[in-house]
Amino acid sequence: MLIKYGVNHHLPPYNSVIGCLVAPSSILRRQQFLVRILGGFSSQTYQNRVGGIRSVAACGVEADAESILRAITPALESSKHKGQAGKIAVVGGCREYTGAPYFAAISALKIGADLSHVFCTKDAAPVIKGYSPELIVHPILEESYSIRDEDKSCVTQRVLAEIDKWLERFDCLVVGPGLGRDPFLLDCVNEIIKRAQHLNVPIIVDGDGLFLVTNCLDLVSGYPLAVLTPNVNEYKRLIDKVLNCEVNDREANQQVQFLAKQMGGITILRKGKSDLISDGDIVKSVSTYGSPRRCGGQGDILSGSVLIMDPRAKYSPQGHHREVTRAGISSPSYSLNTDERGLSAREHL
Ligand SMILES: NC(=O)C1=CN([C@@H]2O[C@H](COP(=O)(O)OP(=O)(O)OC[C@H]3O[C@@H](n4cnc5c(N)ncnc54)[C@H](OP(=O)(O)O)[C@@H]3O)[C@@H](O)[C@H]2O)[C@@H](O)CC1
Ligand SMILES: Nc1ncnc2c1ncn2[C@@H]1O[C@H](COP(=O)(O)OP(=O)(O)OP(=O)(O)O)[C@@H](O)[C@H]1O
Ligand SMILES: [Mg+2]
Repeated sequence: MLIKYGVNHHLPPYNSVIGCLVAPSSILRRQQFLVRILGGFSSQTYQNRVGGIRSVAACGVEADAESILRAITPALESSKHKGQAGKIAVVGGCREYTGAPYFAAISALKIGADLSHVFCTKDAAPVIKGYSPELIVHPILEESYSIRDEDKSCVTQRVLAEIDKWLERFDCLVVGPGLGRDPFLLDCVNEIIKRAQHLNVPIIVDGDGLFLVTNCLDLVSGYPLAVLTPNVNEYKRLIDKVLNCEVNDREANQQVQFLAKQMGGITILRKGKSDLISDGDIVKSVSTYGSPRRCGGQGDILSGSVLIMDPRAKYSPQGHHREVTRAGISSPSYSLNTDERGLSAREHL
């Protein structure tokens, strides 16, 4: 499922998710959500214009929301088989944190993915399975406390062999929600990220995945299919490590853009009162009003949502294979982003 317009706009703010919860019907809710993710859209504006929708995108850019919605929403057709609306996976979940991977995985499923997998530690798996029969849970990761030093290399091989069976099938991966910071586990995940890149699987990095990546910048730098979704702390650590300075809120847009550029043009989605998204070329912000509650798990819902909205997923709905190089997307076939006249959604802006 490919939801995006332009090259820099995969941005579902959690605020939008909250907005959906109060809408009257599931269809309206879903439509409203889609309109909002396309850029800062108030509920009232939506209600006023729902007939022939034109939405106001973030930063005052006028977007033709109806065209965009039509362009990005895959049709549900009887000819399609299970999985064609999205097969995604979350790598996360350890002894302490079982909620985070659940929130990410279930969000992707609720928004429209067909299949949602979770790769977590053995301890976390029964708990996550207990939350939902809809998730496919793989208890394959191990933490240091459960294995002897001499078994580590063999365990790593086993984990990677198990991952290899699945990785190629996924349209997108989120790495990090509730992963924890066990060094052995992070070493395994480091390898998983490398393998995902080798297969050109888009990767969202969140939570403890950002801890890993911040300490090993080469892991994602320059990979065009990487999206980092840092919260306040995670962003601070990234800025410190990459730019060797402090967060500058007065020039927040320029700083996030510079960060993305310095990391080789990956996409950064900085969460906060206003979410800022940049790929190093342009910056978009989303400040749609949502819930003032700031409970744990909201970022996990966001990363799970970004998962299925990443437009660079493995296959376009027409089944064209994506081809990506470190330098960029070499032969994108995002026909979802074009309308009948062949205009890309970006050109509508
Ligand atoms: N149910 C689950 O399983 C959940 C599991 N989760 C998982 O937990 C793991 C660690 O992720 P994380 O985000 O808790 O860790 P981190 O970035 O170190 O921040 C922690 C400290 O930062 C502070 N702080 C926070 N916001 C701030 C602000 N705006 N401005 C200033 N300070 C702020 C605040 O410090 P305090 O106020 O306590 O001093 C807070 O204690 C990760 O894997 C994640 O996925 C979560 O997803 C939640 C649901
Ligand atoms: N100060 C804020 N005001 C309004 N909305 C906010 C604020 N901070 C974050 N948000 C919203 O909450 C979403 C999640 O961001 P948050 O900073 O809570 O992530 P997180 O700390 O990673 O969450 P999690 O507890 O899941 O790890 C953001 O995308 C944004 O829409
Ligand atoms: Mg988080």
